[in-house]
Amino acid sequence: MFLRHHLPGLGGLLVWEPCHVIWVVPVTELYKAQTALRLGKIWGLVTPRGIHVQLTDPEAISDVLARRMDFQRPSEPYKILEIFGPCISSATAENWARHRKAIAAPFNENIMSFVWSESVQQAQDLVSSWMKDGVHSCSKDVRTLSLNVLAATGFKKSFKFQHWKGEESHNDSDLSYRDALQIILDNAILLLILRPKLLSSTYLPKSWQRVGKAASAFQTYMQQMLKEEMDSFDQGKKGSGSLMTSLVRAGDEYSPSSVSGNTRTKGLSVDEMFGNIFVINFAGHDTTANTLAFGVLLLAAHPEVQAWVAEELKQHCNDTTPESWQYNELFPKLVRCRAVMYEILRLFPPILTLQKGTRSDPKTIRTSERTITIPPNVQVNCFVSTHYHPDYYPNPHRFEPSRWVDTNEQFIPPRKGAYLAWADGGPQVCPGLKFSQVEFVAVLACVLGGCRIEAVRLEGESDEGMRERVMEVVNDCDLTLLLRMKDAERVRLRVLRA
Ligand code: HEM
Repeated sequence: MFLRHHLPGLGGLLVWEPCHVIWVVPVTELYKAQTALRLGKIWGLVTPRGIHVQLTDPEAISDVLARRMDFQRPSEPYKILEIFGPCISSATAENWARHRKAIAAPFNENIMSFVWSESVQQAQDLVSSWMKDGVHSCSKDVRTLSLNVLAATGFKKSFKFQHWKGEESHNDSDLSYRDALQIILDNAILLLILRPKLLSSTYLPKSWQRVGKAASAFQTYMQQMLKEEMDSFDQGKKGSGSLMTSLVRAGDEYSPSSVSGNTRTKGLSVDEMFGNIFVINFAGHDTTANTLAFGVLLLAAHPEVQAWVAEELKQHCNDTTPESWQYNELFPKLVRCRAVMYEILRLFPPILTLQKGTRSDPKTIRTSERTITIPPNVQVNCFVSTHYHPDYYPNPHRFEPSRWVDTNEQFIPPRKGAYLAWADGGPQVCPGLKFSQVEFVAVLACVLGGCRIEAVRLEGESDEGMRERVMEVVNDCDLTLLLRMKDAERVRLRVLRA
């Protein structure tokens, strides 16, 4: 029998086997399958606070993800996200479908086309600034790009890309929607803990008050957008096409039949719309920005992957300029670009575990070997350690995007339950899956369409030496809400015309 203790304060998992050594697995290593290889694809962690079952078995994971009501995602821990109102992440299992129906509305093909053209525009500006002024901070620049795409989609207005030049300029007198969003997302932890009202207090440091001010500006923007949408809705007009347009039109907000007693049965209340606009931005920003940052460094370390992607771009973009690229024609053809994203997220998924749990009844799960029974009130974690398991991915530690493409240049979809980057495989799949893919592919196509990313070599450094040095930086991660590189700027980069 194993006795295992979870010590959250240590940022790791202490696994203790009598007669064996005690070993501490850092959280950022925990997902890399060593524990599953050692203990098996399903193992349990028994703590004074409860029992946690860890799954690395794709059959078991698929079964759990498909049964949303049997294995419910805990909603309590996500209450903290309700800064502007209740949202999908904190909704109870019974309320979740209503939120999801409304939230799914903005993620339609019209918006994808907008995301594509906005990402192409932003990426072109990013590339020209990198060519002209050099790369000062790739992680900050891709963050700006991802924020601009999100803000443009939310507000239906483009924002000019400005690359990081080594200093931060603060002009907070008249915050734009984009700037307010940037301040609140950059300071999300502070905002989640102290809340906007407290942060507005004049007794707090100026930098904290700035976050409170941004939260209040963001709330005002949402109120204005709502008013405009309601006015155009009442006048039978189309609306601006922003996130708010879709949320307002997705449900029956105005209809009395959508509220029964104190319970809303359809659509979203005003607070819920605001809460969901925040959570869509919160969930969509760092996930995509971190993926882009990992991507830039991984590509710098793997010039052969850049050449492989460039081949595809040459074939399909045919020396045309990015402005002429049409989303519906080009996006489906850029299979290698999509494969690069899948491979980055296989190795560095931002969310390491999908938490589910049984309620007051025991539940059975079908695993690859047998059916097991999970007792009541047990947390069941679907673990991304499948991504590093050699049974599902040969040479799992290698960055090898070509594993996702067959000899006919068709995308090979991941095995069910073995790829969890977007929680794919059940109703709670990330609603931003396609949004993030469209953005990533557009950016990659713009960057590698005419340029190559290079890590500046140290004196006398070999190809292999450079790769090892860059990969050391890529693998040096921490977990601040999401998995991310600690310091991408340790690698100096340059962008050259191909
Ligand atoms: C590389 C990019 C992204 C990755 C890897 C990713 C991953 C995920 C994962 C794993 C979940 C499920 C979390 C859970 O159940 O605990 C999730 C949920 C969510 N994501 Fe994403 N995401 C990405 C981009 C986006 C984007 C661009 C948006 C919006 C613009 C977005 C919006 C959301 C929302 C609203 C949820 C909550 C859905 C729900 O509770 O049902 N995500 N995402």
